[in-house]
Amino acid sequence: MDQPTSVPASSTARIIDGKAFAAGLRARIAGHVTALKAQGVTPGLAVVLVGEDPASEVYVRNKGIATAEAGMQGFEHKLPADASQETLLELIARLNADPAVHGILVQLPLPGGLDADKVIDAIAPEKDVDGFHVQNVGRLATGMDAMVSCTPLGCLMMLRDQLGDLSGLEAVVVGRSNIVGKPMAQLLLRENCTVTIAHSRTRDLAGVCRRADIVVAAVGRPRMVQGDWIKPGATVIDVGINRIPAPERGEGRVRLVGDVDFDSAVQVAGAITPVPGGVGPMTIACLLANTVIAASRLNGIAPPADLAY
Ligand SMILES: Nc1nc(=O)c2c([nH]1)NC[C@@H]1CN(c3ccc(C(=O)N[C@@H](CCC(=O)O)C(=O)O)cc3)C=[N+]21
Repeated sequence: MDQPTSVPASSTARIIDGKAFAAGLRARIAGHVTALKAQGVTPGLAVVLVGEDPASEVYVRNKGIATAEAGMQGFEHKLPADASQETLLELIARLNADPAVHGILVQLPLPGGLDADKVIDAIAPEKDVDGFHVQNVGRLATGMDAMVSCTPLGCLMMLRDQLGDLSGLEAVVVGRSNIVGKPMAQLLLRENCTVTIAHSRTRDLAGVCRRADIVVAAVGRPRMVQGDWIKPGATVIDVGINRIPAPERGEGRVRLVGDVDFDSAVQVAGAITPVPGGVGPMTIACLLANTVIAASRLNGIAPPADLAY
């Protein structure tokens, strides 16, 4: 590529259209689903929702729609907020044994009283399309074929699309969660980046971020990463989805913002993902991709090469 590696601070970043990228990925996935169906396999995704959090319900519904659009089967299981651990584990055992189900996702966080670690541990690793099971975490870390957590996978796809080869780049991941920060760091390491995992206790977080060619913000603090934390020309991936009050939209209204202060960062970065319309849509598309991968492997079929990361 003959693009400059950095751009003047006065220029405005390219805005990465995660929604369009995800639509393209989903179209490819739909093609793979057609091919699997021709071999007698209809990929099936089971989503388990415990309790009645309205945001979770919207998200679960969106997953159902995306699943159907890709030609897959969706199975939705809703349990009441006071469901017992035993009931939930029984459901998971049934889904593990169901040959029509290739992917199992238990929406997190779970209501109090339920032990998420035990629940994740009960999911058959081959059907763990979230990539949260220790077996998949360990497989990713040791370079084996794994189910990879959807959000980091989506971020990596966008980074590769923007930057091509990531070898030798300085990547700073802000946030150390098991679902985003840690697997993101593993993926970037596998791409030969020099990876730093920073977090709320990191000394001189701004200075650490300023070294980075790639910043992935996944701390869950609205607009924490400021424009002056960004090296001119860097690629910024904003994983945060924070609902903040938006009185300008009317009494009691909210809006979504990321973990990056978009308005200042867009002045400095080379490329940046918006919120909404960045990482979020890619997470759902990668969930479908993982379901196709799981359905293939469970049936002794090689997963589509363009989905394997
Ligand atoms: N086991 C499990 N796996 C998950 O992957 C998981 C989970 N639990 N619990 C909840 C979080 C959240 N999450 C989102 C995915 C897509 C959007 C998304 O598509 N967001 C849109 C906007 C949606 C809106 O307007 O509210 C966007 O960013 O453009 C949001 C949130 C997956 N999660």
